[in-house]
Amino acid sequence: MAQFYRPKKTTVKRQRINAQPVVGLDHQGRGIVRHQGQSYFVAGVVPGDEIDYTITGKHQATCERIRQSSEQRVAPPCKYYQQCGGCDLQHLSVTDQRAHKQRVVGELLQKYGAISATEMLPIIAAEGWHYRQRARLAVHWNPRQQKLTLGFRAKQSKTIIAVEQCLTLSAALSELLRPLQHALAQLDLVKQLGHVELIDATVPQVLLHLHGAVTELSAADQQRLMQLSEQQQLQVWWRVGEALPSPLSPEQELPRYPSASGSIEFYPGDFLQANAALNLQLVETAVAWLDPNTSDQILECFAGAGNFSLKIAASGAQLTAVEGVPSMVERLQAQAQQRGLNIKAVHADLDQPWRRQKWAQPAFNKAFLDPARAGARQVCEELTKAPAVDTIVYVSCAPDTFARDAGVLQQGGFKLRKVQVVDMFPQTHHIELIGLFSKE
Ligand SMILES: C[S@@+](CC[C@H](N)C(=O)[O-])C[C@H]1O[C@@H](n2cnc3c(N)ncnc32)[C@H](O)[C@@H]1O
Repeated sequence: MAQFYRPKKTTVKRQRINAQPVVGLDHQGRGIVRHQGQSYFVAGVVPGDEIDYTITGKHQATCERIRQSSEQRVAPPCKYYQQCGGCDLQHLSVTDQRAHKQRVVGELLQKYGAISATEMLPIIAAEGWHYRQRARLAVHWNPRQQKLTLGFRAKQSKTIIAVEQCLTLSAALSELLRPLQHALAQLDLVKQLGHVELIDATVPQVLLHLHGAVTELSAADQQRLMQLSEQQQLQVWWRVGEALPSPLSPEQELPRYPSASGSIEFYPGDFLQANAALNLQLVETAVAWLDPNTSDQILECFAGAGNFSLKIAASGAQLTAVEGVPSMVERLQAQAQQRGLNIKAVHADLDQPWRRQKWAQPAFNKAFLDPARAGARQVCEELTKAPAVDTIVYVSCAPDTFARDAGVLQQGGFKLRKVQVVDMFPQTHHIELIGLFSKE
């Protein structure tokens, strides 16, 4: 039998350390403490706190007691804060959260690629609360107690914390939580409920993710959900697996969300930026940096349903927009046609090499990308080989993979000219940013 090398498991002796200062915050928003030359990361504490902690892993520790609070510490206003895994920075003032996010981006760029942006612009920010236009809620049905729990997962656990209000959700969505919980608990299909998505669009949208062999809703469920949608002025959709969502009523129209180029039609379940107000500024800023014009041939990667694409192509540039989810590619192409825009929407897996990909044209002179958290290493490697690309705008929701990919672009002859952080996810450690690269 083949033998494989298995690294030895290191067991860490739990050790209690008392009265130590927190000296910094890491990029995941955890406090940093130092012991015998080692750094340990502790959730829920801020620089300037003096704490007692227990070392629980190679680099992990848990806070046992805050002996003295830092001046940066604020009282988290959400009543679910201690259990809910949603917001992990509510104990830090919004001003300090923003300063921290700016610092993290600079540090990660240095750490991964020894890169410094020529210019680090001031953070783009808006409201710190009630900013989320979408949420994914976990559901659990307890048949013995006949009880449905609707809420968010607890910190580092699968347990669901029931929530009846949420301070980061838009007010319209937060107010839906209680009636929704009540209505879902009455459904025949309650056992088939996987999770629920809420989206604040033209009218609020509720998407039920079901498991099992559901092909239609029972007449009783149809009626209950119709009543919910009339009472709460919302639209209900349901889907099994990756199938296109089915509308509760055949008259239901696809929802739209406001974008920098007029409203965009989408299917509930499609990717949607979390923060409606900042999305508008994100798109305006990123497209201004790309500076598209009628003689440009632009490649856009990770295009979604066209949030940036429609704005870029409105300049008259020729745009090839690549996306991995077929229904979003169709939406994008249809909306480009309605607006008479020069967009070729393409379905492709951008983790694959571009050899023999018909859409990969040597004439592209600019590129725009907005990948998921995993980043865009393959795309960046390909862009360094693209003969005519001299300008790249990269929107990222993960500064660590952005920094890694910036290193790839730098090796390939691009220079990071400027970076701007966008505070899309206040109260959490998550960071959105825009980077502009051009050829050295
Ligand atoms: C952060 S979203 C951005 C979408 C769009 N730019 C927007 O603002 O709405 C990332 C997009 O990349 C797509 N995606 C993720 N991995 C992909 C891959 N390997 N190939 C193609 N598309 C991918 C996702 O489906 C998603 O639409």
